[in-house]
Amino acid sequence: MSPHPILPLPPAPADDWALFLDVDGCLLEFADTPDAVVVPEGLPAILERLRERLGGALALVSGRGLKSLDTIFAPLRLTASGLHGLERRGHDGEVRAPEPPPGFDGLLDEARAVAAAYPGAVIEDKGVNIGLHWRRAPAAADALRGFAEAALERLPGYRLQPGDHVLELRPGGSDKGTAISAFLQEAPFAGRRPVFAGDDLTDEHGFVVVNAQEGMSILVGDRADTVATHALADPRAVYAWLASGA
Ligand SMILES: O=P(O)(O)OC[C@H]1O[C@H](O[C@H]2O[C@H](CO)[C@@H](O)[C@H](O)[C@H]2O)[C@H](O)[C@@H](O)[C@@H]1O
Repeated sequence: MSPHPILPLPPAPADDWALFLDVDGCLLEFADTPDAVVVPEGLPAILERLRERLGGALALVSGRGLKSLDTIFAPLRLTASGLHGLERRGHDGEVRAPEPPPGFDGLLDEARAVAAAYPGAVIEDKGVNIGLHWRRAPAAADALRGFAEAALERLPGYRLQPGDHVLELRPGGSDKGTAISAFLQEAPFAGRRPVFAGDDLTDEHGFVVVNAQEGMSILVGDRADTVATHALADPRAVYAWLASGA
């Protein structure tokens, strides 16, 4: 992918940063299914070195759940927010995570039954969230959307979260911006310059927060509708940028 037409490249990571990193489409290339992603060789070591250099002030801020992040980056267990801000594991290792409402398993089975008619469609069990994916089954998009809209009526406090070839059923009340704000009130993030890199619309909430604190927001890709201050072309460019500071 070519660099963004307007936004400048970010400088190399600096010692006084609090660094927040989105995962899919930023650290990792997209894959056909959530489980098929590949962590580039060398990336875990780069993240570890950077975390050390920043005094621990590095966190993943993802739409994935913490369990999925830990599986992907094992044996690394990073400070992280999952489920678009709903879950958070601070530097102290303490986890804050909501519980699914009663009867949620039944809804998951109903979603699987809808997806079964479209080979390639994937239902992702994310605990309190359900991800309805159609990357390998574009014809499933309307049926999955229809299911999600109808399910909302049975889920007080839930809303729909659009993503890249995915729609999620999720509780409201948090986003990547609230997660970054919470980290920034705690050691070792507090008092540092916040920097957040991400590719998706959900990352814009985080961009707003770091911009408001004289930080730096880095769009991965060339999407036009962004408040980001800087840009990198793709996950390969993100890898090279992180490596330059590790
Ligand atoms: O906030 P992120 O870390 O970028 O996570 C966003 C979603 O990423 C995953 O789905 C996306 O990536 C999959 C693997 O490349 C791809 O198959 C899917 O089409 C994408 O939407 C993850 O599965 C979701 O739970 C995250 O919300």
